Amino acid sequence: MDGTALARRVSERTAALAAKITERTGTAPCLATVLVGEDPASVTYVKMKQNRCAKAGITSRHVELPASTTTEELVAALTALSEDPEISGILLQHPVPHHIDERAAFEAIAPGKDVDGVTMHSFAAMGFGLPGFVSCTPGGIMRLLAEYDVDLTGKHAVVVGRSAILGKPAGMLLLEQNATVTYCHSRTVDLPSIVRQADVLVAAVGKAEFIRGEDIKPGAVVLDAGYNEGNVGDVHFESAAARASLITPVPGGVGPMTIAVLLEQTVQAAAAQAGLELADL
Ligand SMILES: Nc1nc2c(c(=O)[nH]1)N[C@@H](CN(C=O)c1ccc(C(=O)N[C@@H](CCC(=O)O)C(=O)O)cc1)CN2
Repeated sequence: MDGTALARRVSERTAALAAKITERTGTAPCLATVLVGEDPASVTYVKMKQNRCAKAGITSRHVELPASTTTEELVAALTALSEDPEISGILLQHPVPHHIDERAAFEAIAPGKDVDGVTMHSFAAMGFGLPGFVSCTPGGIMRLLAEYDVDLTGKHAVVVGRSAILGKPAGMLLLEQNATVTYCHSRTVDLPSIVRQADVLVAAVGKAEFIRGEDIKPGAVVLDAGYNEGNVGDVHFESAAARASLITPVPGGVGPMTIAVLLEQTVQAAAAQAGLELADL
């Protein structure tokens, strides 16, 4: 599955909508990117997001905070952005330094600006199958599945990973499309035996090439949401590709879609804040 190509198409539509919003309101949609500390991978991802914003006609305002920032200071910064009428959407790059209460920080993002889909409000909307902002990587996964006409009804979807912004929401979105979902995690007993049953496998473990081809069911659809050092996924690509019917590579699969969904939701937020219906633009 070619995430780069699909992300390009999604971003072209996003750019066209951003241009129309700018024309109608006199102001371009604006994404606030918040980075705490200097984790090199996070610095790279935030830069990638800013570059893609610029290409799509979305302005970005970057807030860089030192690694010593307290939870209270981060909450104050996010609250100020939530109240700033110039800001359409807010991204707090994960992970934040360990001493910070990341959940408290995410909750300081106004639901209407939660274009990264990380608040409890967005999580509940995903769980109830209601409209709202989705977590970007799970949202990108669902777009890839739709693009490649993967019918999820009755399929056994196995999600390996249970993080609040990736594994858990991915399972909820798959369930909403009538898949039968199994979550696996670090305490799962005999993980390979469950992975082998997956018609659809979402790998969100955070361990390079952790899932090998011998554990992929022949014909399975494999989505590798891993972003380990050196651009290595959670799935051993060559061996898994030999058995899967569809598979996302790393790089070029789920990653580009994560950013495409972020930009798309930023434009949706800007339209909603301006009282514009996207369908009328
Ligand atoms: N607040 C958030 N934090 C994090 C998220 C997120 O969705 N929201 N996801 C990950 C990292 N991430 C975005 O932040 C991310 C990782 C990788 C890619 C990507 O496109 N990777 C490329 C390869 C990289 C390159 O070209 O240099 C690919 O897979 O093709 C995008 C986003 C953790 N934090």
